[in-house]
Amino acid sequence: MQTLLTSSQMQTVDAYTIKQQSISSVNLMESAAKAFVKAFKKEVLDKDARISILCGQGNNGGDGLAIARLLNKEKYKNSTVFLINFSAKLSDDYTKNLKRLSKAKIPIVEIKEPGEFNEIKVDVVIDAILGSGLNKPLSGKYTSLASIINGLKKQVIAVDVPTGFNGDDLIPENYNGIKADVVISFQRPKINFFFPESVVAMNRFKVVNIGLDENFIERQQSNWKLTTRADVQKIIRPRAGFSHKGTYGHALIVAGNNTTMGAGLLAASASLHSGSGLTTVCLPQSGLIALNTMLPEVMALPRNEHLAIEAFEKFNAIAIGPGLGFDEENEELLEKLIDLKKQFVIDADGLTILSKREDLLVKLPAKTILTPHMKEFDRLFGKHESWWQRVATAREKAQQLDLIIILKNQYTFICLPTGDVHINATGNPAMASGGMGDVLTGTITAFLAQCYSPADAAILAVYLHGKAGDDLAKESFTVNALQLALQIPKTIKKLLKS
Ligand SMILES: NC(=O)C1=CN([C@@H]2O[C@H](COP(=O)(O)OP(=O)(O)OC[C@H]3O[C@@H](n4cnc5c(N)ncnc54)[C@H](O)[C@@H]3O)[C@@H](O)[C@H]2O)[C@@H](O)CC1
Ligand SMILES: Nc1ncnc2c1ncn2[C@@H]1O[C@H](COP(=O)(O)OP(=O)(O)O)[C@@H](O)[C@H]1O
Repeated sequence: MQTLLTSSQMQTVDAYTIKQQSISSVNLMESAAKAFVKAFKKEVLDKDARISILCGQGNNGGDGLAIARLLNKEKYKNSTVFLINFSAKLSDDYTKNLKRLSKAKIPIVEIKEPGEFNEIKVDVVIDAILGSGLNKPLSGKYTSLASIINGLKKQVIAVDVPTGFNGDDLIPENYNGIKADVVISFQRPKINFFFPESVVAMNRFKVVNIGLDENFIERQQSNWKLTTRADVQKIIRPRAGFSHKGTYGHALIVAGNNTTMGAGLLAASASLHSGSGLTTVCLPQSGLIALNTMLPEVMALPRNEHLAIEAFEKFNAIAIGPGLGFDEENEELLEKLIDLKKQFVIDADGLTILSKREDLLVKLPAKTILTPHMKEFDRLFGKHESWWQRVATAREKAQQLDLIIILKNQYTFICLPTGDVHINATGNPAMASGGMGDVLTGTITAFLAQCYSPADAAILAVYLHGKAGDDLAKESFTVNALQLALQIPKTIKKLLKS
């Protein structure tokens, strides 16, 4: 788990590292510049590229000056430094690096007015104007310069954050800062990188280690956590000697309807492939042939109005919702299943039923897992204007109702009853197709059946689901849901090996 911090917390970490490791701040800046250049070399292979390095007058600008010197050493010979002298305040390390740079033979141009940058011929812009020190919205000359840079339509690589980007608060709709192709950020991604609104400021980001004190970072109070490969490797348990199907639990998937039977089959396939000892799917009679043809390993519990609730007692984890439909019988079934107080996952149509029945929401068993995408979430908890608002509500509801809310997106937010938000960064746009969420539901249910705690089951399943998608996307333009279910055991095996 990586703890994610706000910009002001990161400043404390800078100061602590400087004191504790007896490293001067200018040397820490050098280390940041080196790490940036290492990543930059992978982004810009052409050493003849015309590179403009735009440096503000704070530490972000200081990084830019050090980067210019190091790029020169790396034989990027066509670089020019532009000093963006819009303010009077210079940071000490900026001044030191300006002095160091003067010894290298790099053209330095002073920019006092944004228009002076208009005629520049450039292939790559390095944005080191303002970094995480941003303390008010961008205005005046900075806004004009950002607009000129954006208008160039050239490759823009930002140092730490794009100029004008606030790392840990709502990104305004009228964002007026620089839009970077890639941001090379220091030590930790900014919390905002995971919010869809950040698309106005960047296409993607990379994080480089600059030697800040990791133990100190992890000791900081923060509810924001990023799931790492190492976390998942720690959670997942290998199959044990002498184990048998009874060891790995019995998962039930209540899903599927005449026109959406596939959703139930996909969730059942995911449960089977994610290691539950036994999987049963509760679907309408009309789905039995499909089930028996496609998944002979999975058992059926035909769903009709005569089905007694006792039939559900033997399962140790139950998911309800994928392709279920909204008729009254399903609503009644959901109500009865809630009363069983089992480990529970609610997805898709199950969530829509819940949104009409607030009385059921408060009756959910402790640590029930809800898996809404944005629309399902807003249907449940009201319309939200931004993802910050949405995640704030998810956090609040998870704590208030003792639930685990998996708010799905490219970066999925897992909100726990403790108030922690675990961000998942695996997964990719090749997975953007129907049925993907059904597979996630099946995988979570399988982990619950195997007696992982609900929080671990959620974190593990979301990570593996995305990782399986990443593994498949290496070889394929699109990834479909069934393929993904089949990939999960292979992805787990790879994780356990390495
Ligand atoms: N110890 C170091 O030297 C390190 C430096 N780092 C770099 O330092 C950066 C942060 O540096 P600073 O704290 O000096 O801040 P910045 O370089 O981001 O900002 C410089 C100045 O701009 C002013 N400013 C803020 N918002 C403004 C606005 N909207 N319009 C006009 N002026 C504005 C601030 O008052 C500040 O004095 C990081 O982003 C990173 O690039 C990090 O690499 C960590 C290590
Ligand atoms: N661009 C993407 N990057 C990462 N994950 C994605 C992307 N698009 C979809 N997914 C994942 O696929 C799943 C889609 O869920 P959902 O919308 O409920 O699908 P469906 O209803 O079709 O089953 C989520 O887990 C989501 O995180």
